[in-house]
Amino acid sequence: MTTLYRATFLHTPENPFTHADALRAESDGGLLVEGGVIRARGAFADLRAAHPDAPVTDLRGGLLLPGLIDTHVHLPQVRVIGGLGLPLLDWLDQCALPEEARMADVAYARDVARDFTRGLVGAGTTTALVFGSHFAGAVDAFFEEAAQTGLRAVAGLVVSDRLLRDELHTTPERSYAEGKALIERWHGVGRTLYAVTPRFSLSASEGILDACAALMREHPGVRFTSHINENTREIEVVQGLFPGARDYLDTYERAGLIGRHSVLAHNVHPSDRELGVMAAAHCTAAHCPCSNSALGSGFFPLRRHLDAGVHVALGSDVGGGTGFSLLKEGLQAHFMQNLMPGGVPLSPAHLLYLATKAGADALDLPGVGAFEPGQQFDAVHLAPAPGTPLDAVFRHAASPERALAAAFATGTPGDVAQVWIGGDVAHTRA
Ligand SMILES: O=c1[nH]c(=O)c2nc[nH]c2[nH]1
Ligand SMILES: [Zn+2]
Repeated sequence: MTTLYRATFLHTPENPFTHADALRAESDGGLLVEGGVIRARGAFADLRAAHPDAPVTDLRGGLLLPGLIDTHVHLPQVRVIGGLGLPLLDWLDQCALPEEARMADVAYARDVARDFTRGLVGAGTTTALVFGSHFAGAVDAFFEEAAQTGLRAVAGLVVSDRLLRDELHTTPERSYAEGKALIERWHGVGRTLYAVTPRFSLSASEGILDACAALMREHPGVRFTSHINENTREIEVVQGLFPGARDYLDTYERAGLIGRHSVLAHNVHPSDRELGVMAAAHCTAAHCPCSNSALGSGFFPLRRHLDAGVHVALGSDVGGGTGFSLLKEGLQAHFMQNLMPGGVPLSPAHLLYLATKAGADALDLPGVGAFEPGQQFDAVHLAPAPGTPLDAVFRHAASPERALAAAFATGTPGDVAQVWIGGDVAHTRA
């Protein structure tokens, strides 16, 4: 089936941190989509002339953006969003881990997976790197829910064998066996990919990190994700647990877990050595500015990441973060860079890139992240309700770029009118 979408659209097929004019916009644009794939892109009038018989979906009056890509978000934490005012380790003990223990009940986990997936897609997120659950049944339930919704999910079993709660602990042998079975069931099936996911080195022994590395070696193409350098107290504890490690990154590096398919969340307090290794390995730092603010973790040193050549993308980190909206994450990133000494001024192009193409590159998914011919039609239509301030800005904006800036400044999931994944409608505002 072929459809010609008519819209004001923006995308960042190039990286604005390294390319001038990376933001591409069409005020009255056309995207010709066939079988879920973008076949042609340009001015609407040109595409209409070339394809006079294609049915037109008219999306004028809003903004059409590539589907947003969240590179760090926790499945079991949707119902504990809002535990404000605690530092990381206290927040884990008091807010996150008690709820994560409830995921042992598969019926409960299925309900949570529904809340979670709806929250993501309703915010315009079409691809997510998801920290799953410590329970394999809950991870299955999530993959099933993602397959129903159409979400592009990269996710895995979260594994730990110390310092959390007994119910959340496993063993290297069991984590390997359960991970292998999940990979065989889900990796590369439909739109899902598997991510090997030790929670963080604080809760993962060398034995369990070795089991993770075995899964990575035996299943080329699975992704890797974990946390790093989020909180100063956490870093001290990790140093004590790995006395032979050069730094936090080395706890993963020594196990053979750092490479092109590794995404490390936070990295608020990195050393220069760690940044150099991350850049050389082409791995990604998932920057989660709302979480860093809510948990008081610190200011993300974006300038140092960019100078070192480390790839950076955005994550919501629900539920340490405050919601699923990557528009809000973009705004918070902008605020924090504005406020910190030596921060990087972030333009609307940077924010859009961080929320879309940067995530696609992090996850090595060349088929998504922008509106290039040959890419999947993953898209979010922002169309604020008439009478809202964002609607007023959209109607009077001097350029698509100004409208985009306002979408980041004041847009919410309530402004997401429709979401497509692979050409299929995945969400329509009620
Ligand atoms: O922000 C975070 N959320 C978590 O759930 C978590 N677990 C380990 N480290 C973490 N950081
Ligand atoms: Zn996290």
